[in-house]
Amino acid sequence: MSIIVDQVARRFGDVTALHPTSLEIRQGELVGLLGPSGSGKTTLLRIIAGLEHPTAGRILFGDRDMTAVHVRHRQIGFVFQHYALFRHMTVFENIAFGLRVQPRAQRLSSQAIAERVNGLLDTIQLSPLAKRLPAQLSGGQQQRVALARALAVEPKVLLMDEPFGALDTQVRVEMRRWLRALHDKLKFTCVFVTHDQEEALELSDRVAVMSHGRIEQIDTPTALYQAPSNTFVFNFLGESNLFKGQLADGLLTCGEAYLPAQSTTVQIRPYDLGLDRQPDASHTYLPVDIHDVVSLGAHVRVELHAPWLERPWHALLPHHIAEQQRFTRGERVFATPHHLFSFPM
Ligand SMILES: Nc1ncnc2c1ncn2[C@@H]1O[C@H](COP(=O)(O)OP(=O)(O)OP(=O)(O)O)[C@@H](O)[C@H]1O
Repeated sequence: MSIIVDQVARRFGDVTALHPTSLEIRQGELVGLLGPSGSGKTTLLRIIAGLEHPTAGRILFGDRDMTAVHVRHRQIGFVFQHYALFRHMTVFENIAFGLRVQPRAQRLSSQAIAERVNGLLDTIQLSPLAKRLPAQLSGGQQQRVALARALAVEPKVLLMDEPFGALDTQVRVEMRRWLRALHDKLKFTCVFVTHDQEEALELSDRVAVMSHGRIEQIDTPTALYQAPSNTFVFNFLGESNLFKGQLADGLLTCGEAYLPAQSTTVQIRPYDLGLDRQPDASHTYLPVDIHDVVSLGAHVRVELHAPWLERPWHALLPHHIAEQQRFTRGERVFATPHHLFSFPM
């Protein structure tokens, strides 16, 4: 079931939570809504769900206008940050719940319910724990049960609000790989909210980056990284080093430093910065002093200072490169950007 958000807006009194926004989510697509706190992610998700009414615009599922359809009749599965399982029910009964409360005419037989629940228990790899109560499960296991419960009624659309927000980092990472694999298998249409860049990029087919009630860009994770459409998206997706200067004849200069550029401000990702003991033979001259070298597991983070820099730069070097180069504090080196970004200011 595809979802069409057509010029949807939402105001709360004087606050515009969502400016007129349009978006099309394809059938079977997994779309992440990513943005800082207050950017309108939850408002958009709640409007798609029917938990909130838009001030303007329409929501369509396929070609059916759902704007006036009650949440109960939208055939949506929900997963929230706090799993909110029924504490007095076993895992099995939690998953079966939505099927047992369906109107009699639509309700499956007990045997068909058991088959579906057992199938889901198998999918979420929790069959041996079917008889346990939620309190006897880990956070990650509880969230898998919450997901199975949402999927049991075979919803047309699955909506998730910070589904892994309450879990610790390692479990979060495992959960998103698991959810990605589950989605590849079951292909439900899914929209989820997160403020975690890594989570959005790893899990989504496309990510909508939001700010101040607008979608700044919606694209595949790769396209967002390679071609961010503005400074907000670029900065929100990761750290960067800033170089500001005077532009003349395709050369951007600040103090003794210069590099070829087309605008007066360029930004460089830490992993796009190489360091050498000799200056580059081309038109780049970026002398910097090593201020700190910190090992971060697979990478080494090098802090760089220079009189021509407003703020220190950082380079992120793969461990084997750092091992070869063996930079030490206080050493003078030369930075070489492998890739530059520039945005109209
Ligand atoms: N019921 C409400 N009444 C008044 N203002 C609201 C209401 N709900 C949301 N807002 C405002 O609308 C804006 C967007 O809120 P929303 O919850 O959609 O943001 P969000 O991106 O989901 O943030 P977070 O990550 O903190 O949950 C915020 O400025 C918020 O204060």
